[in-house]
Amino acid sequence: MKIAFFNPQGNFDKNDSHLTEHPDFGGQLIYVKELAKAMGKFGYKVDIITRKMTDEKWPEFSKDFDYYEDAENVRIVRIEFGGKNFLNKEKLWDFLGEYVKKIYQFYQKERLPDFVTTHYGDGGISGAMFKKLTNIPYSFTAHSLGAQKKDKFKHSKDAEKKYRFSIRISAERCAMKYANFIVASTSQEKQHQYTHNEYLDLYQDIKHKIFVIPPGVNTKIFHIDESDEFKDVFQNKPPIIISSRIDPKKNIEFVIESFENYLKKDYTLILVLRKKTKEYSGYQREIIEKTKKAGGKFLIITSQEKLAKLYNSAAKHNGIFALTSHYEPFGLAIIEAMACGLPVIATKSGGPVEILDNGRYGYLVSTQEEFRKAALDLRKNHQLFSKRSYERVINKYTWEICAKEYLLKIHMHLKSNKNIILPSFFDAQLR
Ligand SMILES: O=c1ccn([C@@H]2O[C@H](COP(=O)(O)OP(=O)(O)O[C@H]3O[C@H](CO)[C@@H](O)[C@H](O)[C@H]3O)[C@@H](O)[C@H]2O)c(=O)[nH]1
Ligand SMILES: O=P(O)(O)OC[C@H]1O[C@](O)(CO)[C@@H](O)[C@@H]1O
Repeated sequence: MKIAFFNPQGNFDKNDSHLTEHPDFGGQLIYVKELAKAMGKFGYKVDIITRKMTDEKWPEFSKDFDYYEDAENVRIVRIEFGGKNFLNKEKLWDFLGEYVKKIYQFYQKERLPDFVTTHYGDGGISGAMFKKLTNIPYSFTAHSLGAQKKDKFKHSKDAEKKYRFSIRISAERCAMKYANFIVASTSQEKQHQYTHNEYLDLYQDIKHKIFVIPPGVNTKIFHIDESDEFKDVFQNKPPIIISSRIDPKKNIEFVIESFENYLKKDYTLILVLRKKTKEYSGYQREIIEKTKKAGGKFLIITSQEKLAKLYNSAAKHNGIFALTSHYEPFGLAIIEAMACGLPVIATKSGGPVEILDNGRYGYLVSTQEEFRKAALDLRKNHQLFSKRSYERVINKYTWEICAKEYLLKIHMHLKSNKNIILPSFFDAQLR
């Protein structure tokens, strides 16, 4: 069986190039890569279909095909659409019809896929357009829905212009409506994110096909080992580690301010970067300046392997992993840190609530005072939470379990035909 993954934004290569250096290069790419590789290991042929660009700033993504060294059944297929230069995901909406038509042309030279998994609103609407052309079934995995982000930015005047929420939400709604099934990472996502006012009218018709399939963690990369490479960086104080895309929705300011106001004396704050501080600009630059002002430190870490070493080292020095996003649909970074035995303080919204099981496996906070208390409690019970964190992940979050669940649902949803009515913005692109 051949399965295609539609993931027009970000990009893929064997080195996870640019991961977290740009808002479009984050957990979704890890999720797609790891799920595709896990399906490949079960003998399925998998095509990850993304965007081809000929842009000197993004040289890794100019080839038509690319591969991962340890996954012979997985192929990265790059389709040129929307011109040759890199485009932010917000600019891709206008060119998804071209993406879909070229995928259809691409497969004229070989067998069409039996099933398509689609990722984020842009992948989802592309799956609906492709199903209109071919009647090939697809699943939709949101990774992040526009409605929750729109709520967080409702006071910022240029949010609609910058993030194009109306187009994005119309695409998400169409993707949900015509998907053969929908994958949510947590039951919280199913019950709270899909019942947002922007989607609630659809919910009665789609709730039966929303399946909760938690993502996994690559335990070959993230696991407990004896390494303690970073102890000198911590200066004999427990480290608070921030390691995420530097994006406003991650609310990194909250951790910096909690540290500055309450924990500066007894802890070391570490912001993980992917490149030198001077190479950052805009919002990312602001966060770097705030971290500097608070007396935080920086570590340039360019691989998940090295990130796992940091987490192992931090876990040996009463460290904490902090992710206090305004909204976190799931949070792969949380289960990765936990797999290394590094306890977590996370936001009380979204995926972390379920991952930490309301505080049983880590701390959920929404105020700086709660953050302070959680840090001090963790210091007292660090060993207990380190063990609990590890066990929680190993028993519940692996890519093998995730892939098996997807494949089971795919085999149950191979037949479908439905008269698809696309939003006019996208319907016009297919003509
Ligand atoms: O310096 C860093 C920081 C992060 N990462 C990786 O980047 C990924 C971050 O993923 P995640 O923590 O899930 O955050 P997002 O990038 O925001 O991912 C989006 O998509 C994910 C997959 O669906 C969801 O888990 C998130 O909630 C959603 O916001 C992880 O694999 C990290 O290992 C690095 O490699 N280096
Ligand atoms: O912040 P947004 O637009 O909701 O999207 C979340 C972003 O994080 C990612 O995981 C980055 O890979 C993508 O899903 C997306 O670009």
